[in-house]
Amino acid sequence: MIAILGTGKMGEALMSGLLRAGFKPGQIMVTARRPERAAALRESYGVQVVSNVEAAKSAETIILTVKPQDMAGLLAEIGPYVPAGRLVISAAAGITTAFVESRLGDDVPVVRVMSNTPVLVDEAMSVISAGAHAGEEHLRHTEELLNPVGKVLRIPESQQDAATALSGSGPAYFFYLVEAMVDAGILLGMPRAAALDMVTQSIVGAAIMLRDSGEHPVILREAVTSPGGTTIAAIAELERHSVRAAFLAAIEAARNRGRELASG
Ligand SMILES: NC(=O)C1=CN([C@@H]2O[C@H](COP(=O)(O)OP(=O)(O)OC[C@H]3O[C@@H](n4cnc5c(N)ncnc54)[C@H](OP(=O)(O)O)[C@@H]3O)[C@@H](O)[C@H]2O)C=CC1
Ligand SMILES: O=C(O)[C@@H]1CCC=N1
Repeated sequence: MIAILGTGKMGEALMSGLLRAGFKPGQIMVTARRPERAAALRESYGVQVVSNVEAAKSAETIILTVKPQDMAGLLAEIGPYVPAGRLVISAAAGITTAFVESRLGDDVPVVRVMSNTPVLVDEAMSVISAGAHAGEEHLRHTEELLNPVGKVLRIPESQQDAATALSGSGPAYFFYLVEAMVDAGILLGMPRAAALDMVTQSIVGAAIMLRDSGEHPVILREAVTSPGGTTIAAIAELERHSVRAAFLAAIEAARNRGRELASG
């Protein structure tokens, strides 16, 4: 039995991934704070909706998907009820395994995960790190849960905040880029729907080339950039506006914000 505690956007995305991967609704428990949310999850997926304490007492694997700011409250509620040896997986930005461990017994293994919303289409990037009481079997079990919904990478926990900034938030940067490019299409007089189609197909094609060709992104970009042509005219403007520096600063800011989150 797997329990997902705090089933909002990420919790629901992970739950739907588990169902697509072959878990039966009867093997999944979820918790929610609002009764209408609980009813919607029960109706849409047929999963069991239970209290946090009930989930903590009975599930073999407990996945925590509340916001970082709600983690201390949730752990205070379930801490006394999580039996020794049960695996707790924390999916919250910024929250360290030490933070979770200090609120559970010494014999509760904790794995930290940072995934992202493409879990909804089985294309997530999930990075995982073991806490002090978690070992190979717990990492392997976490990988088994996450492999069906995308790619999984083990990283040192010291890199988790950086990974959160890169791949956890990553999809948002690409959606933002698409918005900006569609606006550019509008500026050039293109109908919005056509501009969105062109940009979406370009980003999908570029992403698949990047993933499947094994080529470095610089090589792929150079192949598009003809001497004296259109692409270099655009890139000259991007450089003039320090877009690369803006990405470096933005992702560093996201990393720093992640570090602040555990303290509320
Ligand atoms: N969104 C994303 O792209 C990503 C998010 N994350 C991480 O996932 C976590 C969840 O984010 P997200 O799904 O966006 O946030 P949501 O607010 O959508 O989900 C959190 C859910 O937890 C519920 N909740 C809060 N406290 C409790 C409680 N004590 N008992 C039961 N339910 C509770 C909230 O209820 P209510 O609806 O009443 O507020 C909400 O539905 C965060 O820690 C975030 O850092 C990680 C990677 C990507
Ligand atoms: O914005 C956030 O805090 C969460 C963590 C990673 C993606 N979304």
